[in-house]
Amino acid sequence: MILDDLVAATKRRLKKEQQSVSLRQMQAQAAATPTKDPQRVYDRFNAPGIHLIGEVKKASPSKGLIAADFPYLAIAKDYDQHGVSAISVLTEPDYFQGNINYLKTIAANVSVPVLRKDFVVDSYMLYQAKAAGASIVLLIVAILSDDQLKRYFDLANKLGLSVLVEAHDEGELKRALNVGAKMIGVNNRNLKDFTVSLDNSIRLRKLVPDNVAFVAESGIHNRDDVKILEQHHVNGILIGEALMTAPDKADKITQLLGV
Ligand SMILES: O=C(O)c1ccccc1NCC(=O)[C@H](O)[C@H](O)COP(=O)(O)O
Repeated sequence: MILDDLVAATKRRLKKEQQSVSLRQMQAQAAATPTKDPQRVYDRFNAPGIHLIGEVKKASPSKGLIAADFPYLAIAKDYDQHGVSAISVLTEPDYFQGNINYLKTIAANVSVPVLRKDFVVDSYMLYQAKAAGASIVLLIVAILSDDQLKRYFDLANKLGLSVLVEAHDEGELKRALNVGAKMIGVNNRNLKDFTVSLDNSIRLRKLVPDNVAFVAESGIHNRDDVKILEQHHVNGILIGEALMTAPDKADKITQLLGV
């Protein structure tokens, strides 16, 4: 299963990263970075309307290379200037060709909150996210025990990071709600066979209380997809491939949001 490979690769990478910057040094860097108010992100996504998270993603396990030409900062600025509510930056290097330095540069140059999109399996990655200027981190229920989920959720809060807790099915959704998630992402991509269905979000939307922001992730390509999600009272949509492959990103955002 791809998630097992991603977790194993992330753990190998972390060992090397901690040899060059120790946990203590990373904690000091995080402490020296201004702390944000996590509630601001939750309020933004709970406000009326549908809110777009534009993703900066060069490649993925399901699609391979998505953007050979990858001017990540220009892409992020384009998103920022044309109506996204947040920007997701893939920082996983082995399968997504991401980099934490992309996030650092982007966060320093845009006005909207930036999400660290990675496979968090260690508290080190949360300090790293804070130090790089992220406002939001992703915690994926499928790769964490209840104890890890709670510890990372609490630590993220303490660091002033908002948390997008990702679930794929009813069981994971229950665990996300139990931990106190204020923003839940439901992935429409089946990570076993990479098939995508918006029905996953539609089915799980009903199980999430109205005071918890609900973000539909993956496989959203056009205005019709967004309209269906709007009809089901989804608060946010996370879109990668459709934006990354659009030659005119401003135009694509306008089309998606129907403005
Ligand atoms: O995209 C993948 O192939 C993938 C494989 C395994 C784990 C996660 C994966 N994607 C991460 C994401 O959640 C997406 O990048 C994000 O939801 C945007 O999806 P899309 O709009 O379909 O590019």
